[in-house]
Amino acid sequence: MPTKPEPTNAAGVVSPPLAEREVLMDVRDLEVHYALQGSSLGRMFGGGGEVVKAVDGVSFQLHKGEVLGLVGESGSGKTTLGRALLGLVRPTGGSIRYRDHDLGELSERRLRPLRRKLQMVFQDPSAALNPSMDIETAVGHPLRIHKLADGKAERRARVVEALEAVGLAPVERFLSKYPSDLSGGQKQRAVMARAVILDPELLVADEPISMLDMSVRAKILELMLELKSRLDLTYVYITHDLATAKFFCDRVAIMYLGRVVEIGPTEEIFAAPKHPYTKALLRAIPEPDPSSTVPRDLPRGEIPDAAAPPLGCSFHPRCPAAFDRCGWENRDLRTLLEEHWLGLDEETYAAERDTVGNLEELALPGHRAVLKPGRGRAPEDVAALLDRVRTADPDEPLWRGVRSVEVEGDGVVVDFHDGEDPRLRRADGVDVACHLY
Ligand SMILES: Nc1ncnc2c1ncn2[C@@H]1O[C@H](COP(=O)(O)OP(=O)(O)OP(=O)(O)O)[C@@H](O)[C@H]1O
Repeated sequence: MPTKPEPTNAAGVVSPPLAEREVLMDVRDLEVHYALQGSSLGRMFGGGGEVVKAVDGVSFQLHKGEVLGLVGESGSGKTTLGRALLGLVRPTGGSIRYRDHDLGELSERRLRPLRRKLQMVFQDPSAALNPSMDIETAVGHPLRIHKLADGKAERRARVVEALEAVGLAPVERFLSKYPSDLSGGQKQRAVMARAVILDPELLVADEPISMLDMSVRAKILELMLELKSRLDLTYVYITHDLATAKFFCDRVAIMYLGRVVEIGPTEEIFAAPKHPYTKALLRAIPEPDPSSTVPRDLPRGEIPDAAAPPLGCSFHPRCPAAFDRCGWENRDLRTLLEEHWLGLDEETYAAERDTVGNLEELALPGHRAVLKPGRGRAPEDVAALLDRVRTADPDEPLWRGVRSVEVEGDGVVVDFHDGEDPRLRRADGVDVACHLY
């Protein structure tokens, strides 16, 4: 990646530090929850459907001229948050203030004129451009929609200006071309031209380079930085890829299951990541040097189901540093037993599996697991099995969350410490949501 230039404004003057710049957007306790109708879990509780908390209690300020990265695995809520910032998705809670407007409160009619100031660049430039529109029509289309150009000549002049700004030159060659005549990088430039032709203030770029050839990725990011200083833009850059975020962003917000778990200046986050999830993501950045021995593992396990997130800290089931307060629960014990059984030979597995009865009872959230013995087995056998599992891997973080294991009546009760949901707190120049800080 090339070196990032010093941030300058349209006049080429070095920009003041972030904290001193004007606040463009103020996001407070933002929630975007989707109700899923008719799910099996919902029916089990006899109520409506499940709720997916795509964005859940997110707060931050976006300063004019900054590049804020939203980084996280698939399903962490980056796109939903980005779309909410543009008024494309309605919040179900909290607020998004853009200048004097609360985007969540505005009617569709009053949102429309603001939308030209808030633009999105999508991942796939081929899907973003209508294959039957030539580039002049496509790039000029927003001017028609917002009735912003006086006649064809003015529209053409603005299209020419936008194409020049994104480096599609000589412009005359591109005006009559169709998307299929352009390379991936050229298409993304045309998409950028269509976004900037409306003179926006904020661009939300959702993985803008991930579908492009490696060879043009850096060039598109450089173009975006150039446009930013020339046109006084502010960016929200959505990506899975921390390597480009490091180059491109002033600040980075790390998202996990709808929450921001760490946010701060890019240098701080990369030099001294705090949240165990951020640490794991950074370790997973591919090393350019193939002989490097830096571990590249992502956190163990998969990102959990957003419709039934873990109790306490959502990251606790995958966290190597989790301890008693992090929210250990019945479902974690079930996962642990299943993982333990994966490592056994068939005979030992069969014997151990028969020791415990129905594991389905551990499927629901809760801090008190009751394990019943299988047919012909006693509760003491279950307790002995749990003891063996613990001895086999005493460092497994789940055990830090267990308050007691007791034989009670005809079963074994595993009692977990109550968990707490960590909120963002200031720690050494960043904000982090983790009980370690
Ligand atoms: N319209 C919708 N209805 C129901 N659930 C949704 C909807 N849109 C998103 N979700 C859910 O919200 C969560 C967050 O999705 P989102 O696309 O914002 O994540 P993301 O981090 O952008 O993922 P990706 O990197 O894969 O695009 C996911 O669990 C997703 O399935």
